Amino acid sequence: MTLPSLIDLGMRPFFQQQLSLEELESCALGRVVEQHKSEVVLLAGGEVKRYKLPPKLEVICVGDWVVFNGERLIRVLDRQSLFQRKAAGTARERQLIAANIDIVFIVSSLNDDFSLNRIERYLALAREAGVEPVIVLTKADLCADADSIRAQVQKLDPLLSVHCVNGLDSDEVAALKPYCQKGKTLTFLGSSGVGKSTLVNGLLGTSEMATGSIREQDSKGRHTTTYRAIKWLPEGGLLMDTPGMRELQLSDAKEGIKATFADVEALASQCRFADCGHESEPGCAVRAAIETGDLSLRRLENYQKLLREESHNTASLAQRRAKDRAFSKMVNTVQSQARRAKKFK
Ligand SMILES: Nc1nc2c(ncn2[C@@H]2O[C@H](COP(=O)(O)OP(=O)(O)OP(=O)(O)O)[C@@H](O)[C@H]2O)c(=O)[nH]1
Ligand SMILES: [Zn+2]
Repeated sequence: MTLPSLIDLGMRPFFQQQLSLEELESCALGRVVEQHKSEVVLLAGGEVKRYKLPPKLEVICVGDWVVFNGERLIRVLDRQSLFQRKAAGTARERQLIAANIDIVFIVSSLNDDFSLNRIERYLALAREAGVEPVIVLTKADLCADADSIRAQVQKLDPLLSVHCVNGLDSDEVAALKPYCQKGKTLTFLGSSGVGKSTLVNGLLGTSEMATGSIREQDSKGRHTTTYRAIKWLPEGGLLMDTPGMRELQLSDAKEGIKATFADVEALASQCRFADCGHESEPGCAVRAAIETGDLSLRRLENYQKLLREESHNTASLAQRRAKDRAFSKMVNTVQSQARRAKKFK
């Protein structure tokens, strides 16, 4: 494919409206398709641009929309969604993984490996990032009761899109194509071996875009470049595949967990005691729902487990950060003592 237009890349009013009049007149927009330690690569409607990252702009990642003026990067536009590892509280220590993703396919296989708990964990990550999840249950050909498992997943959230597919059958994978239209940015989440690459291959088909390569013009004429992190789907969607997606953790993800377990949260708000532990307290609406079968014990326990894990991760990150600060203070003190000692030699 030749260089995609801004619309192909996912430009929409949410981003456009952030530009000031002055920026509209003098600047241009580009989307980050590759990020290196000190350099980013942008596709900017008809051009490929490479920029050294100014120190102030280091908080940038694949998928970001940026404003540039000639040879200068100006700023990153507000994001519609963001997957990140909050390595610690400060912006500098955050690890951004992928920005402005529209849809995440949460992939789980229907064989022995199937786990509602794991799907809930991925849902919490998707909700925390602000990305619409679509559940894809693979290996339907290896499962005798795919429909009943699918119903269990649907029960997690009646509004959730859930698909059962045999990833090796292109006709079945075609059910996912409506999500992959022009201007949409997609990504995948799921454990190793569940069939993510198989789905990607199925969606890519045999088109030349499959390699993520685009033709660009340079001084020597046309040549083809491949971007590792992105692939164009035949329907026009943009598939982002950054290795960081595999390392996502539940830290600072309370909102995502709450959104995923909105039903449990709603019940808990009806408990007699505001700090109800949902154990044996009188007037516990959560336990009552478990007794009537409206809520499963599994779901309550997973909700509590994910919250514990989240606060443990968040606390240990805060601790590590404090330790790092103490360490660098110590290093600074030693260094300045050494410098002073040298001066007086
Ligand atoms: N029978 C059957 N096999 C499948 C299906 N989807 C994937 N497989 C097989 O499962 C194995 C793992 O699939 P991959 O697509 O490599 O899984 P992955 O999620 O990309 O794995 P990682 O690269 O480790 O993250 C391969 O041997 C696939 O052929 C399916 O729907 N049915
Ligand atoms: Zn309670």
